[in-house]
Amino acid sequence: MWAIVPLKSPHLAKSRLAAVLSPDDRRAYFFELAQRAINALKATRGVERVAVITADEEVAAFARRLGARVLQEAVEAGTAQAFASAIEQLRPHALRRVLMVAGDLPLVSSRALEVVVDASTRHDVVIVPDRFRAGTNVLACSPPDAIAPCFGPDSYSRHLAAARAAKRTHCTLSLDELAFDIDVPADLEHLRLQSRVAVEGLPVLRARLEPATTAA
Ligand SMILES: Nc1nc2c(ncn2[C@@H]2O[C@H](COP(=O)(O)OP(=O)(O)OP(=O)(O)O)[C@@H](O)[C@H]2O)c(=O)[nH]1
Ligand SMILES: O=C(O)[C@H](O)COP(=O)(O)O
Repeated sequence: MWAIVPLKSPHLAKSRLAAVLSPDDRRAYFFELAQRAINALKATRGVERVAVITADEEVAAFARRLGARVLQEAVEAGTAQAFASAIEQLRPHALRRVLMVAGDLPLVSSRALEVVVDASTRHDVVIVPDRFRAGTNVLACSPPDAIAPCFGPDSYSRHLAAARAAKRTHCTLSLDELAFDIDVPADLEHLRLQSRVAVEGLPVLRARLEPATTAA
């Protein structure tokens, strides 16, 4: 099984946080979250390789430094297209399964990812929705084209419907560490309130989680 992480161009990423984070902080936050995703996946049993799909050269170099395979994205056209393109590019590898993981999950852990990998040995489609059961944060497909990725608004119900329509065995996993993504300022506040260490802004992320390693 390979994992795929889609990463936007840093200057475009996390735009919904523009009201509360400066461009530099948003950029730092984007790389911090991306690094957490890649490192967690590298340490996940059952994941042989991590692939990052991006249109951005700086992100590509960053991902390579972390040991990820980089897949080129011609045009940034959203998460669903990025995953679909990655799966198409990986076709020659004849993978049995792929694990699609958003790059903006602050609590992401190998332990939680291993629960998904394990479930994907028993189900064609494993869906990990966000905490509102609106979007999808992680999707495992066996085989990789079991259903077409349909990330975007309300993707959880659409992934579920796609699995049913394709008569794929499927399950939903609610995992706190994967259900929490950072989209809007309220998510940062939620993270702060959850934190045992009350500090403002980015340090919250660093304090709440294990010590961050420095990006090369
Ligand atoms: N390669 C690629 N990755 C994307 C694209 N759009 C979003 N992503 C990534 O998909 C994951 C989830 O993205 P979103 O929750 O929409 O985050 P975002 O697009 O940075 O946030 P906003 O700018 O606020 O909409 C993150 O890892 C993003 O970097 C895209 O067009 N191409
Ligand atoms: O399917 C999804 O959940 C989207 O790719 C991401 O949605 P978000 O921007 O609400 O996280």
